[in-house]
Amino acid sequence: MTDSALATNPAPVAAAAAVAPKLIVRDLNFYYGGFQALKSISMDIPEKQVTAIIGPSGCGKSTLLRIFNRIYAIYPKQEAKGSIELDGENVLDPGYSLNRLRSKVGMVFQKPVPFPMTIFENVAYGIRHHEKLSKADMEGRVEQAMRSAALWDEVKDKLKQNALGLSGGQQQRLCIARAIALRPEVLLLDEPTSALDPIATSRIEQLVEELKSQFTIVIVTHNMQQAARVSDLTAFMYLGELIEFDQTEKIFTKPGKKQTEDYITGRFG
Ligand SMILES: Nc1ncnc2c1ncn2[C@@H]1O[C@H](COP(=O)(O)OP(=O)(O)OP(=O)(O)O)[C@@H](O)[C@H]1O
Repeated sequence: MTDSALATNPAPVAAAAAVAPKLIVRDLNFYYGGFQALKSISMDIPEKQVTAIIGPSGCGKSTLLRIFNRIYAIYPKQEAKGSIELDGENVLDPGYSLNRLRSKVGMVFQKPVPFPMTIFENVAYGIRHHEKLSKADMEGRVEQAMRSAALWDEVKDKLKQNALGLSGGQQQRLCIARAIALRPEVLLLDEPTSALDPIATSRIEQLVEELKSQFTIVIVTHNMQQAARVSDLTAFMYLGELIEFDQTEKIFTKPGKKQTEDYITGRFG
């Protein structure tokens, strides 16, 4: 099958789980200036589950993830059309405040980017931007976030040290602590382990499993084994289209589309 034939198959509106959707994406198109990077994406992302987005390089995985918290809004000439409902409100509506959206939808990037400040301040900084807490409440909140990110025991005795002295895996868990300290409802992870060694990667994967009882998680990964290990649902994208979205087990054992099968069996991408 040619590339263009692959790309013209209709994308499904997938509601693969019996769980209530947290994010409802409808007819989402995205443009980098004159280039259309996403084509009519529709999907229901279930609450408190892990949804993985996979597909070959350049298929639009990161673009899709970044729309969920409107990061593109800081760049001129980037535009999203369609809707993404979070608890019934369209977050793409210009009237939906970015501040409110960012407090509900947290994001962790590929490379851990701690701020050049203390370990404690890395987590406290974001909280301060959104809430005014007493010193004791702030300390409690920071500890809780670090515990949830499975980092507390490793850093509790060096909270005043510079975060840049932590290992890569610890830095990434610090970034996760920073995101969850704001008590978001949705957590976006953009290839969160691609800069980490296998042990740090497995720690983060275990953490994702732990966090899903509290958050709706969407993870972009180029690592299919990782998607199979950590996610409940998997979306396969190709050339800006959503080709298939279903239970992870089904995608990896009995995919419904030939191009999904070709990709997961390593025949292209
Ligand atoms: N800032 C930009 N300006 C113009 N085009 C862009 C920009 N960012 C991404 N693109 C294009 O949009 C498409 C989707 O890119 P995106 O980064 O979302 O893909 P991806 O699936 O996340 O890829 P990868 O796995 O390589 O990170 C690609 O064709 C890419 O070249």
